Amino acid sequence: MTGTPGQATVAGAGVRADGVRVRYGDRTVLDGVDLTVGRGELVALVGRSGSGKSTLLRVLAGLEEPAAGRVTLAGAAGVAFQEHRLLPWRRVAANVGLGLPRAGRTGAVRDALAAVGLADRADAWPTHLSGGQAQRVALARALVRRPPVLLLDEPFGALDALTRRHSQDLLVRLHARHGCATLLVTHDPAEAVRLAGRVLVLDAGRVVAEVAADGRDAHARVLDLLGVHPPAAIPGGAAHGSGGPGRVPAGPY
Ligand SMILES: Nc1ncnc2c1ncn2[C@@H]1O[C@H](COP(=O)(O)OP(=O)(O)OP(=O)(O)O)[C@@H](O)[C@H]1O
Repeated sequence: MTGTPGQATVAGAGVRADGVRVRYGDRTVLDGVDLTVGRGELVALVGRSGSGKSTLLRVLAGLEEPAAGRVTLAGAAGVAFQEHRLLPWRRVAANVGLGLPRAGRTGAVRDALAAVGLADRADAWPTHLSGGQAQRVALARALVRRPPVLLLDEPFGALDALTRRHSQDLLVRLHARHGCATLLVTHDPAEAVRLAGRVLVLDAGRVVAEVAADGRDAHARVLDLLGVHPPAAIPGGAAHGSGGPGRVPAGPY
């Protein structure tokens, strides 16, 4: 253990950021971010709205240049976002196989779609899919090259609660099977604690804390770090929020 928030203890980094800085005009959005995601790890990144989570993910994905600092990946990353970003004029299989070399493409696409439970929708148009199915196709597209690194920005944020739960379970299974270093940006502390091994907290452009997700009271700890405090208990009454491993309603963070 290095004792530094964000630094994995496992040997061999899948993702590594050292001193990453991003400025927009005179605003510093990332202020020296250090983090490591080890091979085979699933790490969640939480933070208040505007703390820089999506910016960091874009920098890690190589979609944006940092003003300073360094990003090292074990190889090309698979990426998925809150919006599925499928091309509506291409069928599902063509979306998944976009940019793959012709040799082996059919088999790779078939395997990726089977892995997300959509082998029978290869010929469908994206507009004919449900939101959850489209997001699973986006996951298949992210995984089709068997990347060593998976970067996910709120991939389940737009889904209804039940579909979200199924999709979360699917991610855990896919992660266990592929073992890619996975960084999951999420607004949802309950999702972070349920899916990840470690939860990193981003605040004002820095990783300020790390919580072991299997630790006692991990959910409450993450909420606390986000500045969300439980309301006074309602005697004899049910709390108005639920669904997470805490007593605390999920609020807007
Ligand atoms: N292209 C841009 N130009 C200028 N400012 C930007 C740009 N992209 C993001 N920002 C600003 O940078 C800050 C961080 O944005 P970012 O989207 O990374 O936050 P976030 O933590 O992902 O927020 P949310 O949880 O609301 O999605 C915000 O204040 C945002 O307004």
